[in-house]
Amino acid sequence: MGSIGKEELLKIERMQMASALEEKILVLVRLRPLSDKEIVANEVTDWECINDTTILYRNTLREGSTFPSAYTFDRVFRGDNATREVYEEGAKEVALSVVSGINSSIFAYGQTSSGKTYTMMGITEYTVADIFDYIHRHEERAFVLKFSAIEIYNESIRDLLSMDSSPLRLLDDPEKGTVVEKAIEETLKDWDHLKELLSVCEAQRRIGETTSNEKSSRSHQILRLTIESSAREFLGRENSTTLSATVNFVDLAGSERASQALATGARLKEGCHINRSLLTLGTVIRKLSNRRQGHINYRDSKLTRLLQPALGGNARTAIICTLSPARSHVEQTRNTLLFACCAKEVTTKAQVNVVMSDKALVKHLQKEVARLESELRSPVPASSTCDFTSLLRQKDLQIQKMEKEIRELNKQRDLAQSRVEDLLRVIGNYQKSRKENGISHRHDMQAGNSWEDESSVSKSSGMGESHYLNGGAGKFGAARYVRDSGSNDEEPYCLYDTTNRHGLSNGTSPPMSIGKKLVRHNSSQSLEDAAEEVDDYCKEVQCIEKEETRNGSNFGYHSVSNGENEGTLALMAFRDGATAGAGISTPVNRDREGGPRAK
Ligand SMILES: Nc1ncnc2c1ncn2[C@@H]1O[C@H](COP(=O)(O)OP(=O)(O)OP(=O)(O)O)[C@@H](O)[C@H]1O
Repeated sequence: MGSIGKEELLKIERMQMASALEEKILVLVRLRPLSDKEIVANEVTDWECINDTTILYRNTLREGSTFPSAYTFDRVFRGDNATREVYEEGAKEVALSVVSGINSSIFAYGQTSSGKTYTMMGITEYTVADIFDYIHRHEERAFVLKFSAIEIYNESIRDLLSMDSSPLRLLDDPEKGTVVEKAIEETLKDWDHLKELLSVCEAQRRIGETTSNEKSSRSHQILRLTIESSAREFLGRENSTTLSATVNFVDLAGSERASQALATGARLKEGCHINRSLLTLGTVIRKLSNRRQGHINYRDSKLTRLLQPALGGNARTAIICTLSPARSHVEQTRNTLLFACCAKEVTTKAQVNVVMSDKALVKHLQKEVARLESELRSPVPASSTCDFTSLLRQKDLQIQKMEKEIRELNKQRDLAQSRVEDLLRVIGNYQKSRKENGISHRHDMQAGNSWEDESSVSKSSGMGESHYLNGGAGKFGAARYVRDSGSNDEEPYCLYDTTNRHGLSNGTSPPMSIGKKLVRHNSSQSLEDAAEEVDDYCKEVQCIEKEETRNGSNFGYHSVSNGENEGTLALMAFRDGATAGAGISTPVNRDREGGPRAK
């Protein structure tokens, strides 16, 4: 591992920013020339590259075809274009991204005998040659090259650098993605070493003779070159950082038509596996090209599992679609072009892969921890503290005020409740005594049954003489009927609290109304009738409203007690602000009554 300087880190960060952009897969098309065998067979070619980007199908006999006749790609290469041109003008830029820490992949896709192996062998060699050249020109950096090679044959993976042909497993690594378990990684020493390893791979790879190709590749081959680089200047230092990326050279097995391949036995089985995995690859590419958000079936084949980063992940990718010009292969060529059309819509998102050394990582994390700790320790700015304190004080005051209000309301509620209870008790006692004594009060009430009379009585006595209902235990006298206001007999009456400590006959006693209307009775109505009405009404008590003062009215007040029921209510009727008489009190405790009557 080497190290990386501050300037270099900045450069890398810029590169990361720049490279972490989406880009479409580069699609190149290469049309090979007719082979000797095809020429002998009088094959003709209907395909023509009309410029650097367009390939045209010229077949006057098939003019009615629904297929398009012109296809445009990033670059198209004619039969007389050398592989060197395909590399230089097409794949090179993508392939050499690896030296800058960006993953890259170069694929060859096409039907059998279309020139995939022919093309990829050249591309691999040119790329590695350029990588070596780059290394020699950048002596300030230390490079490490690792080479590995596998093939997928009949859906099982084999290490091409190993003499052991037993299949290898795929593992899902949380950091690296899908990796081949136990695959050999050779550290490349020099160009000769590479040539040697490539020879081993060629010798190991499954090749079989088919009707189309004497040396047909029967497996998908993936050659992988991993490049790690670090600045020599900082080698061994604590802040060492490394760029690490891989370039894949993928030579796919060629699709073939069983009818054309005339394969049987092992060749037929191989063909089935090849076509199936290529079908999965095609499906993945098609889905990716549609930019669908749904499931992408990478796991349907080992090929797509391994190539997942190159198809839609952290990599730059170039696909070279190789074509046979022969008329007899026109359907296969069209299929390849359709695949190429989908592939050019697929995007990847490559970025620079920076690997930190353990020491650098520890240092980086320590710095981060220190920064967070200082953030926690640093005092809150004075202005914000001040804001918080005043806000808190305001809230406290608000809470205190609300608590006071709650206490006051509770008091009022308790008071009102006790008054209602007293009233109910008085009425209950009155009814009880009336039943017990069997006294008719009609006669007693004659003298004061009119409001006029009641009024005159109260005027004469200041508070008004109480009309005793009963000289004994009658408690009804502890309450008074009080008319709300005005001279209209039809106006509602209110029930007044006679236990009010301020209660005086001057009419300032606060009224306590029960419901909207307490009792309605005219001058001819007897008190007995009125009492019955009170009784009925009390059953319907729904709300109690206490008023502090009542302007324009003189409210009578009597605090009465019969010894057993101190502080019970006196029910009185007032009219026109004067005591309206009809005061009813128990004679026994009359002298204890508050207000003028107590005098
Ligand atoms: N561009 C080209 N120029 C000249 N010859 C070519 C070209 N492309 C391919 N060939 C020749 O065509 C034949 C088949 O090529 P190749 O084996 O590379 O095809 P392939 O697509 O890899 O086939 P398969 O899928 O069966 O492995 C080879 O003999 C190769 O030399």
